[in-house]
Amino acid sequence: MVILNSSKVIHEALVKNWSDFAGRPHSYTADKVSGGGYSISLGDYSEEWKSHRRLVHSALQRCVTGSLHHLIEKEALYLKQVFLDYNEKPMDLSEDFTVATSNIITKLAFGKSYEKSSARLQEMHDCLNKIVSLWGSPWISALDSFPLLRKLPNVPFTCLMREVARRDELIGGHLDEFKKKKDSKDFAAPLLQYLTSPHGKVPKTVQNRVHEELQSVLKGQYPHYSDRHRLPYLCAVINEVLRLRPVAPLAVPHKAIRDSSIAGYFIPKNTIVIPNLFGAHHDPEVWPDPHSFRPERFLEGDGSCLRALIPFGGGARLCLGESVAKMEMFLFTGYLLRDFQFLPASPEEPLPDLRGLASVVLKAKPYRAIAHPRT
Ligand code: HEM
Repeated sequence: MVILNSSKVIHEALVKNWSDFAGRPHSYTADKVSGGGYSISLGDYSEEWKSHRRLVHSALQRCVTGSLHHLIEKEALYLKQVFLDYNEKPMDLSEDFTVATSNIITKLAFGKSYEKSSARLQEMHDCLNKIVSLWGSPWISALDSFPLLRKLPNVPFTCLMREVARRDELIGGHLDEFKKKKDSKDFAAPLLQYLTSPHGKVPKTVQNRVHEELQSVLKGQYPHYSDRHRLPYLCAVINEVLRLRPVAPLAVPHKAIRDSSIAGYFIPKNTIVIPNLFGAHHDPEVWPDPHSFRPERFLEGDGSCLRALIPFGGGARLCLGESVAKMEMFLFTGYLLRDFQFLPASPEEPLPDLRGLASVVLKAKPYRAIAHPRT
């Protein structure tokens, strides 16, 4: 196994020599979670995988150039109303963000969105959260390294398999319903149509600076995605959040599909390659004062910071949802920082813990904040 800790070597392996490192390693647990490696993120490099990825990529691109903007705007305005209804009461806002972002995915995939109180939505979130947290447990990772353990009873693994079966049943149910809705006009480009014929604390002064930029550039209008080049500070804030706390700190393991080399070292076929995105984003050679939240770093210098930022991985396995995620982050952040100032719940209550909860993904721990409407 090789761990890559700098943007330069990650770029060399994943982008420059993308075809050498496009594989995914086989593992017992990943096979169990993905129905035998039959998924885009966990499936190995093959002709079938390539056509599957191409199909989803083109469907997502059509959504991005089509009605996705309108869909995100609608969710952002709905979120604004939810925050206004809290009437400055301290709340865990992450739950509402989760509902808004998951509604975008369910609308793309099944042509349907859900209320926060919906039992079906809660069941889906509960199931996916359990899969992510169980899969990160050492009782389950041990099964990949010690095959003999697979013969012994293992309660967390039994729970994981139960949740995987529940996930397949829930998602299968949503897809069946969508297929029956022949005249679905909910969304111009639901993914299925193409498939059958994917935190950090923002100090008050940073919020004010984003708000001032929005006001001076857009004169009170809400931002459109095409405004991003005119809103460099907002983009810098989003980039700094992705740098400081990459959603997938170790990306997803890659596998060398043939003999190759990285930084002059021989890498034999089948070597597992882990891109340490978190390490690369905290390399002091590239990022002075790497643990500080400093969006300005993206506005200074020759643009080398932007080239070293790799929160979505790269090459053949570049995150398939990159353009959807970028549009969502830009519009949600722009809409909400235009209308609200986010404040600590009280002087005694600590700000969100930046260490977060690390599993397959890095999540913020529960926290409360006040959404104070700007007049
Ligand atoms: C800020 C949000 C997101 C971040 C930072 C992120 C990051 C990543 C990273 C680091 C990888 C692994 C890349 C590699 O193996 O080199 C990945 C893979 C993937 N992501 Fe994302 N992701 C985000 C949102 C999304 C969304 C919204 C979707 C779906 C619409 C998505 C779908 C996928 C898929 C399908 C893969 C597997 C790609 C493959 O194996 O070929 N991601 N993502």
